[in-house]
Formats: sequence, structure tokens, C-alpha cells
Amino acid sequence: MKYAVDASKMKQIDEFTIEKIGIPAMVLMERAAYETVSVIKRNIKRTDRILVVCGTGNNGGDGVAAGRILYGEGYDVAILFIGEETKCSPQMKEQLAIARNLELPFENCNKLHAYNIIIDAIFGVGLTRPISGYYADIIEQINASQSKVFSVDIPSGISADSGKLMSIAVKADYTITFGYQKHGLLLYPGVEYAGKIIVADIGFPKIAAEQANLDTFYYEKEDLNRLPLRKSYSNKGSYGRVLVIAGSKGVSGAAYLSAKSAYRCGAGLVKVMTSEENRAIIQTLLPEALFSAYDEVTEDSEGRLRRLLSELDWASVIVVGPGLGQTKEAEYLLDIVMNKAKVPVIYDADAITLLAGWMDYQKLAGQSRIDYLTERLQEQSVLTPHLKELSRLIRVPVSDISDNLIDTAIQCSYNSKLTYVMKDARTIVSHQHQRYINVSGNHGMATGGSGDVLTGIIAALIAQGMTLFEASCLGVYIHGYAGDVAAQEKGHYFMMAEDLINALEKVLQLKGQ
Ligand SMILES: NC(=O)C1=CN([C@@H]2O[C@H](COP(=O)(O)OP(=O)(O)OC[C@H]3O[C@@H](n4cnc5c(N)ncnc54)[C@H](OP(=O)(O)O)[C@@H]3O)[C@@H](O)[C@H]2O)[C@@H](O)CC1
Ligand SMILES: [K+]
Repeated sequence: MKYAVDASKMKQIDEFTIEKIGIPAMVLMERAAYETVSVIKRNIKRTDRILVVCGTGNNGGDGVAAGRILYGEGYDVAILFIGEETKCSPQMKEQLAIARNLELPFENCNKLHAYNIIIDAIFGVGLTRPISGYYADIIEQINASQSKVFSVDIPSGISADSGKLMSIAVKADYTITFGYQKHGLLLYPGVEYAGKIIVADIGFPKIAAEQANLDTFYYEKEDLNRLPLRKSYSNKGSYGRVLVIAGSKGVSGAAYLSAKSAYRCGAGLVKVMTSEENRAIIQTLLPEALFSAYDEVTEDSEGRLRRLLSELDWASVIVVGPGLGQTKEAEYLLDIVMNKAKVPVIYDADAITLLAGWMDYQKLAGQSRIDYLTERLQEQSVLTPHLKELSRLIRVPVSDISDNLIDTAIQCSYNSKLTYVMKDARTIVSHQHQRYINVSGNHGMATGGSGDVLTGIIAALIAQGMTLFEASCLGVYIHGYAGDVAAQEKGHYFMMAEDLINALEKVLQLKGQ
């Protein structure tokens, strides 16, 4: 697990390190410059011509210092300073003075074509507003050039908070970022502008991060070790009972995919509760699953309710929604789950659309939709909307959500015990004040049934004892990782949901490696 920061958390860490610990800003800057140089040297040739493009802030200072170090080692380097010198930060002023004392060449016009390596040190985490004028012209020229581009801390023009373009941004081949990953480098489109990202340690002490209360993290391969332990002395009862309430007349795929994924991720028992019509197909495709029909014709309504309640009591975790439809029947089932379930519930797909529809007809008496959900659903609930479903749920346009993914996640879960899994190219899992940004996965996963697989994986992890938040974060990571394996084996066009389930075999075997 690694933390990622936004601009304000990074500033808190900087300030604490400089002011409370006493490490001078220039020391940090020199270390940042050395780390930058070390990455550059590994990726260029001695004969290359290097142009360092610097802005007025400390990002520019890092760039000038890196240029000076390379110059000292005999590289062919020039500095292009853009901006007004009177506006420079104190450290940038010092770096410029040092560079001048050493008679580093300064380029005073933008002859970018004469250089084949560009160090982008125009803006870092201090970028606060859209870029225009001369700055935008230079960035355009950098992007049009054939040069290899190294961005210092973050590609200039990418918001460190959201990953969005502040009108235009440098397209880098490498980004050397200091101390911590930035939200903007993990989120789209920032990811695509950053190229290969190197997180460099420049000596921020641990205590600086602790006092900043870092609250956003991501997983890497070693986090697969978080998978629940399996004991040699155990039986199927030790690994939980997943009840998948899913599917409708003639719609069995979603229920099948969810249930199979739950089994493949280690759940002890999985029961599919679906329409009687799906009995034959589910029992043929997945004979390991128990079966229960929610529309048994021989039952009267009381008998049916009794059986539904006993199924809810049987389960240690419930999935409701995949392929369930939005009929009266589906509403009835959802209503019972919401009111009677005493175990964790994952609300997915049609269940989320039905919840949104209910809220449309309710008089919420000034209560926000997020607060209504918090009050109405059991604390032990996970909601897994993709952005369109989330938009219907909280009545915020998709474009606003996608422009403010992290802020939306904070709003949803800050005053709530619910866990939100906001599914997108970078899925965000949010629970109270913590957020997880998922970095596994690829566009090949944008295929029917992919979400049903995810739901089954999360359910299995909850069934095996993980908390809802942990299970959601790890479930999303595993799902994406399986997508990466499937893409490697089958290709982005060809792969489909069943391939994700098959790829789980390889992913789960990575635990302990
Ligand atoms: N502090 C530390 O300890 C360490 C910091 N480090 C480095 O410092 C970087 C952060 O430095 P920073 O805070 O000085 O901000 P930075 O990104 O250089 O840009 C701010 C400048 O840009 C300007 N500006 C902003 N938007 C603009 C626009 N649209 N168009 C035009 N101008 C615009 C803004 O001007 P103003 O808003 O004042 O008009 C200001 O002059 C960080 O990313 C890392 O690389 C490392 O050395 C490690 C130690
Ligand atoms: K930069």
C-alpha cells in the first residue's frame, strides 16, 4: 500500500519538513534535482542536447539545479527561463544566481528544435489556474517536438489534485515525482501525460506524512498478500456463504458471473437466488452453486416471504442487483433486503438504479440524497455504481463527477459508514475519510459482465472475513489485475468477462510471491 497526495497535502508535508524539522528548502530542492538527474542519465546519451524549460516557482528551481548538475558533469545543457524574474520564488532566485555564476548557457528564444532532450520544470504542484499565453505556446512546442521529455514532479499543466488539464499540458516520456505519488498522476488524463512515473525519495521524514493525515492510497502487486488466510484445518463453512440475488426471467448471465467469481475467489458456499426460469442454465453452468428461486409459483406470498427471510438468514454476505431488472418483483426483493438483512450487503447494478428511482419519488424533506442513503441502508453496505449509475443516484451530472472524482468520493462517504465503489477507468473506493485509487486494469474490461465479476470478488472477500472497505479495495485491485492478465493473454478486443474469471487463477497464485 502506498499513499498518494494532492497539492495541499504535499504542501503540508513540505512545510512541516522545512519549518518544524528544519531541513532547508534548498536541501530538498538539491535532492530533487539529483534524483531527476539520475533518472535522466539512465535514459539519455552523452551526446544529447538538453534544454531545461523553467518557470518561476520551485519546480523551476528543481529544473535549474538539475541542469546545473548535468552541466557540471559535462552534458550539453541550456536553460530556457520563462516568466518574470521578479515573480520568482526565493529558491528559484538562488538557483538562477548559482547557474549564472557558473555561466550556464541560457537560451533566450524558443529554439526548441535544436535540443533532443527537454526537462519540463515549468509548473509543479503550485499550478493554480489555467495556462495561457507564452506558457501555453511553449507547451505546445514541447509537445510538437520529437524530443524525449522528462517532467519534474508532474507534467506542467496537469492538476495535481484531479489529473485534469489546466487547459494544456506537457506530454512527458518520464515523470520524476518527489516523495509521494500525486492524485493527478494516478487519475485520467494525467496518467496518460506522465509517461513512466518514478517516485523519488528526497528525504521527507515519516513524521511529516503522519501529521498530514494521509488519507488516499493505492495498491501494488505485494498487496495481493492481503488476501485472507486459508487454514489447513477448515471446511466450506469457514469461508462464508454468499447469497447472490440476481438475474430475472431469461436473464441469467449476471447471476452466473457474480456467483462463479465468488467461488473462484474462495467463498465457501454460493447460493444463486434468481428466477425459476434460470434454474436449468445456472445448474448446468455452475453445478457447485446452490439454487433458490425467488418466484416459485407453488408458494403463496407468506410462504415466499418466509423463504426469502430464511435465505437472508443463511447468508453471511448478500449481493443484490446484477441483472435483477427493475420490475415490481425486483423492487420487492430489494425492499426486503434493505429492511431485513443483518449481514453485509453489496448493492449493485439494477439495485442502484432502483434506489435512485425511489429517491426520485420520495419527498426527502430537504435531506440530501447522500444523507438519505446513509440513513436508509444498513451501515454494512457497499454500493458499486459506475459513474452513470452514481449520477442517477446522487443527481450530479456525470461530467461533474468525472471532473471531481475524489471530491465526489469524499462527499459520498465522509459522514456515512457506507462504502462506495465508484467504477471508472480509475475506480475509487471511498469509506468515511479514506479513499483508495485503483491503478490496475485496462480498457479491455469495458465489456458486459465485468461489473458482475467484481461484485462476486468483493462478496467472496467479505465472506472470508475482510472488512467491507478492505474487501472492496482489494477486490477492485484483483479484478483489474485479472483484466491485465486477460489482456495479455487474449488482447483488449477479444477478452470478455469470463476471461477475467479465468485470469483470477494466475492472480490469486501471486499471493506470497
Ligand atoms: N517546497 C518544497 O520544499 C519543495 C518543492 N519542490 C518543487 O516545488 C514545486 C512546487 O513549487 P511551487 O509551490 O513554488 O509551485 P510551482 O509548481 O513551481 O508553480 C508556481 C509558480 O507558477 C506560477 N503559476 C501558477 N499557475 C500559473 C499559470 N496558470 N500561469 C502562469 N503562472 C502560474 C505561480 O505564480 P503566481 O500564482 O504566484 O502568479 C508560481 O510562480 C514542486 O512541484 C516541486 O517540483 C521540490 O523542490 C522539493 C521541495
Ligand atoms: K513540471
